[in-house]
Amino acid sequence: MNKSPASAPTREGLRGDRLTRRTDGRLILDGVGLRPVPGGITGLIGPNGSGKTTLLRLLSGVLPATSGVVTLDGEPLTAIKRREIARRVAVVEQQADTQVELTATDVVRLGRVPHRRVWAPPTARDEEAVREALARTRLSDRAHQPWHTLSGGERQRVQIARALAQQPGELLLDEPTNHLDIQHQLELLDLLTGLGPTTYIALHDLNLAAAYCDRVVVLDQGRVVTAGPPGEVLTEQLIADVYGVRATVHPATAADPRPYIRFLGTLGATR
Ligand SMILES: Nc1ncnc2c1ncn2[C@@H]1O[C@H](COP(=O)(O)OP(=O)(O)OP(=O)(O)O)[C@@H](O)[C@H]1O
Repeated sequence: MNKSPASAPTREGLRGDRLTRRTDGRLILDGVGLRPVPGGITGLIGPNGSGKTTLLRLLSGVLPATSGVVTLDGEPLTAIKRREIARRVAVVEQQADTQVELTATDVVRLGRVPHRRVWAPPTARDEEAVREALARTRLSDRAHQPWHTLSGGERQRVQIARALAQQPGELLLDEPTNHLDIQHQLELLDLLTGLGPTTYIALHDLNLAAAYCDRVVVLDQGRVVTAGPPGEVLTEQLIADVYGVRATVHPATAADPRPYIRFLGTLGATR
């Protein structure tokens, strides 16, 4: 059968062009451009207040850009229905909380809501997606525990399970390793690797970014300073310029393609 390339679906994922966000007269994001790594992980890194969370909110459509455009598979986000975005884009925020009495499973089930008709009960497929997400985040034995009794790290993993149950094409995570011990940090990032969705992840830990991201975008004061593979971007000079910190970077090798950063101290007044 003759299948013309024009009929092939566009899978560009979430993309940002010249994104600017102004709040109360302050420029928080200034002309940010962002292109995804399809099926891969893009790390958003940068000092506190550099604009990572704001950028993720623009990408999820929660906040409007003051100027510039976010597109999902080539279509402006503003032209796509909220419910459709909810089906395709999953978000794990920094401090997700829930006020009502829910179990871990109830929270994960929320990930299926955009896939269901209003008021329709969960289908067998919904329940399977929930079970699988709990298993992948190693939470099966916490399934019936009330949310408010879970530890900080367990709550974080429940939020990630909710996002996985959503079976999204795009995944946005805001510092998801914050509450996790080292084992669960590594497990989470291993899980995200090769998961399927095109992922943007805000991360503070530069070594985790170096180890797990296909590409990193460095933000400083609302602007993109540089972007590219971690081995090219995370240099001693960049860390000095952006973070004001002295570091040695052990470069990537053929045997280990991940650069390793050792922090030596702040540059302080000598910067
Ligand atoms: N609603 C708002 N009103 C005023 N300023 C805001 C608002 N939201 C964010 N900002 C400011 O915008 C800047 C960027 O904030 P943002 O949370 O995006 O940074 P971040 O890189 O995620 O920071 P962190 O690493 O500390 O989480 C900060 O200086 C913040 O104070």
